[in-house]
Amino acid sequence: MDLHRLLQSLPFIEAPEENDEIIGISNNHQKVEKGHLFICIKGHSFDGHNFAEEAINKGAVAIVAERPLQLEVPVILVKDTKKAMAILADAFYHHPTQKMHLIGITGTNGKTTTSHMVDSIFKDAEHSTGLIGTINIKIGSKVLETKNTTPDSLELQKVFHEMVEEKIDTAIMEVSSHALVQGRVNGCDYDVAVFTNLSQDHLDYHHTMAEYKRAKSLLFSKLGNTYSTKHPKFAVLNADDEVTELLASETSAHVVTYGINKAADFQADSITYHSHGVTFKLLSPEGEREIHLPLAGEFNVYNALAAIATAYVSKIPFHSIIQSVEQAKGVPGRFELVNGGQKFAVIVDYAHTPDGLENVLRTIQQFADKRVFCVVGCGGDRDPSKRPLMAQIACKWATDPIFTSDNPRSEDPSAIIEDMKKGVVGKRYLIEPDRKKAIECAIDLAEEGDVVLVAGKGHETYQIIGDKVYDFDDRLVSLNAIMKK
Ligand SMILES: CC(=O)N[C@H]1[C@@H](OP(=O)(O)OP(=O)(O)OC[C@H]2O[C@@H](n3ccc(=O)[nH]c3=O)[C@H](O)[C@@H]2O)O[C@H](CO)[C@@H](O)[C@@H]1O[C@H](C)C(=O)N[C@@H](C)C(=O)N[C@H](CCC(=O)O)C(=O)O
Ligand SMILES: Nc1ncnc2c1ncn2[C@@H]1O[C@H](COP(=O)(O)OP(=O)(O)OP(=O)(O)O)[C@@H](O)[C@H]1O
Ligand SMILES: N[C@H](CCC[C@H](N)C(=O)O)C(=O)O
Ligand SMILES: [Mg+2]
Repeated sequence: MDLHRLLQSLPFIEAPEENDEIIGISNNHQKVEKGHLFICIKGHSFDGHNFAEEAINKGAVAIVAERPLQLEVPVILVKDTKKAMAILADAFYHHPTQKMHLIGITGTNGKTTTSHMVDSIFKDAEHSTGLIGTINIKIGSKVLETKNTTPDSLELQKVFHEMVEEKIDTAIMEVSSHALVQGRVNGCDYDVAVFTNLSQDHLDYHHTMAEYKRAKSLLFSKLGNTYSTKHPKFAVLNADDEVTELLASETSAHVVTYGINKAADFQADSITYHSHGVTFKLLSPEGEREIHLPLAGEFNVYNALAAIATAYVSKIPFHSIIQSVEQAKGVPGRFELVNGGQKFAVIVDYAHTPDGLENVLRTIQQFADKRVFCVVGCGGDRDPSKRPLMAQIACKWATDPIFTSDNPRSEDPSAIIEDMKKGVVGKRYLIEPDRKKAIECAIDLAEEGDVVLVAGKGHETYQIIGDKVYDFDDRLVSLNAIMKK
């Protein structure tokens, strides 16, 4: 695409005289190739403006920047390069999300689980789907590794473009609060925006719950206000979460609700819990239906309701939705049972927030009749204020809490554990900073009928200590410990 045509997507920009053919866009100088447009991003660790010259040496033919730069190629000045990048990426890839049904899921917990459920429902109804989230990116059967839950706008629009080429009709994606604030999803033309819940996390980044709430609300306030030709738009909201009122008031989309405690369009009633799942009565616009959900825990009832409502407003036949939900498969690292023939349950779960941890431990309480071991740590370089809360919750619901390391990153693991300890008074717990030893310790101590929960890292196959990434998989470490025993 030529530069002038590309710049038409940015209003109020004066196009330079030169009109080179732009064959790619990059915001990382290392990825620049001949004919690229280089966008300078002032980030949290680096300032991309400092790499503009190197980008030109590698073949960049034009630069987008936030401040004047003396360079031998055209420099296009904008107020916010991150936001401009999203608009340019959308235009460069010919507005891919206008050509598909796009579902965005946000909330503190349950995004990955809900998005996998929605994906299965669409696939079972013969749709071709794309999935973008914490675990990976899927374009039909092709799987791509990813660093972030929500990729930056360049990677995102490239992925959507590939989805269009692969004739994907529906894309389902997790939308993190970081992505909303940083404009990674600007230019995405959502048809359905889904809210799971809001509880404490990421205060290192958003500072206050009010700011965190505002970040989440961006997905809904922008929905239906776009130039989109796709209509109608739906906001699928959790009636039991107090933030829903705000989200409903800020969106111009049709609001559809789901929940358990308050009246909702899709409501679960008469819930019974058993070890292998949950049975409930679904009250819906299609009448009442008994649902057998093969996933444990009240939180999964919420995830299933969100998925049902999302599929329903997307016009998936109701009987097909129900059939699919009743065959829901677990998501890797979410309440994943590790079975090495032992006489006690070992569960690996990605709970890494106070609310997530409490939900999982409460679910375990519903079937555990003996001791509950909880191996738990908190991530370094992440919201420190959740540490004492998570420790407190582990001590409240588990008989035998063991505090350990998660991904300490640049922090001292014992300092993180010290932060956790501040949340506990008068309760016995063990401390073992080495995560492998902590898991082995729980499994060694466990006896018939006990439950061991290994929380926080779920599907992760690594542990980040300092700036090194080591192989580490809670499921494999647990299985080896069971075998050793
Ligand atoms: C704090 C944060 O959100 N950082 C994100 C942000 O990075 P940044 O803009 O600060 O980038 P930077 O590293 O300072 O670099 C600035 C610019 O210089 C360029 N550069 C840099 C170095 C170089 O040698 N050459 C070069 O050109 C970079 O390409 C970039 O354009 O934008 C990047 C691209 O989108 C993200 O990958 C990165 O996520 C980091 C890795 C991260 O850990 N983020 C977490 C907090 C996060 O976003 N998490 C959420 C999930 C949260 C949840 O659980 O809900 C997520 O969506 O993943
Ligand atoms: N609806 C829910 N409400 C509260 N807790 C939940 C819910 N669904 C899942 N959880 C708990 O939170 C953990 C993370 O779930 P999931 O991966 O689906 O959330 P997520 O929002 O994608 O997380 P992340 O922000 O890290 O990507 C699960 O392992 C489970 O313990
Ligand atoms: N998306 C979350 C994942 C946390 C997972 C936990 N294992 C940790 O490393 O803190 C985050 O980046 O905060
Ligand atoms: Mg996720």
